[in-house]
Amino acid sequence: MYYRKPDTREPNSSKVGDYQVLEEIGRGSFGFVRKVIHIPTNKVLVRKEIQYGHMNSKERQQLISECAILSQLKHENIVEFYEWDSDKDVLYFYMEYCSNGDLSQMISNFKKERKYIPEKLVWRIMAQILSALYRCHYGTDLVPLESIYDRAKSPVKGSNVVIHRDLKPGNIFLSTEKVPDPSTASQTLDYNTASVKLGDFGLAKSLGSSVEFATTYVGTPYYMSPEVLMDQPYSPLSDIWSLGCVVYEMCTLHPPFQAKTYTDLQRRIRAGKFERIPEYYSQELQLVIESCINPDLQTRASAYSLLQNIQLRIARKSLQLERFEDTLLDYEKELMNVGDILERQAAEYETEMAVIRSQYRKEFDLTVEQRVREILHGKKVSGMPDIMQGKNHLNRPDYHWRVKGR
Ligand SMILES: Nc1ncnc2c1ncn2[C@@H]1O[C@H](COP(=O)(O)OP(=O)(O)OP(=O)(O)O)[C@@H](O)[C@H]1O
Repeated sequence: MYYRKPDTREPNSSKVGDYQVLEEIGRGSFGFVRKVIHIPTNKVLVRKEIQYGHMNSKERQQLISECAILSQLKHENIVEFYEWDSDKDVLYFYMEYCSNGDLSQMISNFKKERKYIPEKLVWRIMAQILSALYRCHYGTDLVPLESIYDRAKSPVKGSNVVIHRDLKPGNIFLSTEKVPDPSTASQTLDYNTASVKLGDFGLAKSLGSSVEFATTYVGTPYYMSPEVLMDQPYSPLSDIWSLGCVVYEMCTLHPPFQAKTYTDLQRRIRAGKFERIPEYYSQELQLVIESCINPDLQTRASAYSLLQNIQLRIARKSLQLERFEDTLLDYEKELMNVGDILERQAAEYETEMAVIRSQYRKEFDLTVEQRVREILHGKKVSGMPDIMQGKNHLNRPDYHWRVKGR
């Protein structure tokens, strides 16, 4: 890894100099987001800037511990956090740059084209968000599926529980490793192969255990769970409510609860009643959404229970197979590279051998010529030249004497 490991100390040493600042890509509630280049590795990253001059030391400490949480969250479906730094009153967070937009852009693209998002794609995206949430809520990675009939083992209630607290389409990024084919007219992202990255854990809070709850909430009202709206402590299940709202929005292209006033929105969310998703989608998907957007915390689905759903298992298995195929393709490319290298080396070897052979040939001819002259001049022949005594000679001449008539 090229990057310094993030640490949990109060930031004091400056790393700002390692970065070249490029354009601003957005502005969130905490400050600017800019594209930067990490000069030593030439890699494009994102820098989130948070003004912290006005914060007291307790608040700063809280922010620093957030950095520690972010640095531990290494998962293929979570935006990678590289390091943090400070400069006077500004905290800088350096993270992975997701260049292919987010789910809110994808939803508006489908809305513009007046098309439904295919159901298979909805399950695929949901499976990836759930893999990331599983990692956050249970502090451990999901075990890969052997077959779609595998049931995930019941997770142990662990430490390092992280609640996202601000799950919304704008915080779910899309990324692709595949470079679009310049020969094709369409340069748009193929959503069917894109992978999902959960970002903006700036508001996440690590809890000592899953039964402890955080009591402060900053979030986006459309996706906010009723318990949070009612100022009650919240748990990982609040993320599941928000996930239900996100999946609902992928199907209907609008959030499940909308209102002109905050009070009305609050009333609707607390009632938890929403229209069915379009008939285009299966009843199974509708039921999964209902199990998430459920005001009753006792019966609301968890990341673990959702992952038992057969459609989500199928989506996970097909994602695993895609990754396997990618790995095989990478191996194939590597083998082809090795083949090219070997061929080049063989050609170089042949050229070198040809040069050496011709040098020997000259040397041999000269030596023979010299001995012949010596004999002609009546000199005593001291012995065989080195080259004829088997020293330094080529392994085998590439010609054979054929003696006629024997
Ligand atoms: N890792 C990233 N890669 C690419 N773009 C990003 C990344 N993180 C944030 N952005 C973009 O930067 C902009 C601001 O993001 P930020 O998360 O600060 O605020 P927000 O999510 O828009 O709002 P809020 O702060 O209220 O959650 C958004 O347009 C977002 O898409």
